[in-house]
Amino acid sequence: MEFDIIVLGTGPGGEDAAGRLAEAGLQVAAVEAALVGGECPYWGCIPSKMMIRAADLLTEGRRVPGLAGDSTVSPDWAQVAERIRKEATDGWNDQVAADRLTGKGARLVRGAAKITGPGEVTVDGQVLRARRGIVVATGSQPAVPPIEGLRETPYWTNHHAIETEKAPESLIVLGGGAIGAELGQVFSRFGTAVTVVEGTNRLLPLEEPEASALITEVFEAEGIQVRTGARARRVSHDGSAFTLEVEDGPAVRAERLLVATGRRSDLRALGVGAVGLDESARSIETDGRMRAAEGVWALGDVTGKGAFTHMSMYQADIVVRDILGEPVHDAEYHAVPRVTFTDPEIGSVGLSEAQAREQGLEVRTALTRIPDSTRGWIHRAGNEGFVKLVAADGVLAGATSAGPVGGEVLSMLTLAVHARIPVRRLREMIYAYPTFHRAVEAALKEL
Ligand SMILES: Cc1cc2nc3c(=O)[nH]c(=O)nc-3n(C[C@H](O)[C@H](O)[C@H](O)COP(=O)(O)OP(=O)(O)OC[C@H]3O[C@@H](n4cnc5c(N)ncnc54)[C@H](O)[C@@H]3O)c2cc1C
Ligand SMILES: NC(=O)c1ccc[n+]([C@@H]2O[C@H](COP(=O)([O-])OP(=O)(O)OC[C@H]3O[C@@H](n4cnc5c(N)ncnc54)[C@H](O)[C@@H]3O)[C@@H](O)[C@H]2O)c1
Repeated sequence: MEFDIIVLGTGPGGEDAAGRLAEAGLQVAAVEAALVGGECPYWGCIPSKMMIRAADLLTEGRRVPGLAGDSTVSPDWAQVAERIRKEATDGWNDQVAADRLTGKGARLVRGAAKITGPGEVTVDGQVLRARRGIVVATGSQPAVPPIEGLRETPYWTNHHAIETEKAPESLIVLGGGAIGAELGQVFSRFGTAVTVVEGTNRLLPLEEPEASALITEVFEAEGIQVRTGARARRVSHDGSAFTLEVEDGPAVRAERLLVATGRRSDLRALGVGAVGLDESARSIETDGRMRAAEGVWALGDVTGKGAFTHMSMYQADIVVRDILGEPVHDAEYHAVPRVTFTDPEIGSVGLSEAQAREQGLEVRTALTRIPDSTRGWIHRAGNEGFVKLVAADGVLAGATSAGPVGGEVLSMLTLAVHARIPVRRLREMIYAYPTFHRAVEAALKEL
């Protein structure tokens, strides 16, 4: 059981790295404790975006009156559940992905891996040795807060929410971040009475305050109860429903409780101390080539640089090139794009205004509302959104694009922040009429 490289975890980045390294002729072992493909295809991005596609279709249908005639929309969760089971996850069976990986020449080892020394990994008592090194790509798990009573209840994590065959009658969503906002809106659009309980004073607290205000307004208009600044005190389950007691406010009762309060990586269980890394840290520190220690690389959620599939794939590419000795650019994080697929979508890149000011930058900002743009006015129903630009030193340091296709409009802003294109040069560009992205031009003019 000796290999050139051992990859721990086969999420999007680990699977990609293991496959490419094996195809390049290295002897590779890929260790996986659950399903090859990781969180994204089975319990994350893909099935959740199928749910969102379905929920958005319902809402578009409901927007017909006044614009195109009459409509009656009858939600049927069974169709969503079936699509997730059949098209996305194969009934949570990873045989196709496992065959794809082994077909590239990697050896798949099933089980939970622990690093037990430099170049040494133990899986269920079996010792694997790596001549060149170890790639840690073990992702993250839901972080369940220490709220009294919670652990004794049958609460949901994203796994249960994605696997459910039925939209519940009522749902408490604990945590108003990306998962809570996306899944809360989905279930609400399928008829579930949803209450989102967020500990900080706004939804999507990592985004611009204008994005939080927009999503709160939309959620409340759709009938979602939003409780912010809400500190959960105790949770109980009486056999049929959950009760969440909240400080400074009435308790919330619902059939289901989804815990969406962030993610964590258990570095102690992974044994990273055996290669000299801090087991009490929240994430693994790396250099620009994703090297964490001699003969150790890390990528994906476990690096704490943004829990996104695109980050995991981006870092995997650097790891593969570094191991193969190919030319490679050091990882950069000044233009990390992220999209929360609520309706409206919240896309953002780089620094928020507050982050830019914290860094001591001399900041200028501008904001254009989508309903005030020509395309937004034409669109009418479901046209909420805005483009906000954060400029410093003559370039964009960050931007937010919220709107019907906010995530797509984000692409040009990501390019601008990534390539540090001067604002003056962006002003010289031609913007197609009447697109949503013309709101970027209006905001640039205001800047
Ligand atoms: C509901 C939801 C929606 C999301 N939507 C999006 C989205 O729209 N866009 C986006 O970019 N990101 C999204 N994400 C985040 C995305 O899924 C993750 O960032 C991505 O999957 C991380 O990839 P990774 O390679 O770090 O590892 P993961 O996908 O977390 O996979 C890690 C793998 O390692 C395995 N593993 C862990 N420990 C061990 C061990 N000791 N031994 C062996 N194997 C181990 C696990 O079983 C797992 O299969 C979403 C996440 C969730 C939960
Ligand atoms: N579209 C996407 O790209 C997408 C979608 C879903 C998830 N993700 C990734 O998955 C990660 C995890 O998602 P998430 O929503 O669990 O985490 P998150 O960090 O985005 O949000 C967690 C939220 O829970 C709140 N919270 C924490 N403890 C709480 C408590 N005790 N009571 C009430 N609120 C509490 C936090 O203030 C925060 O707003 C995200 O950070 C994101 O990187 C990405």
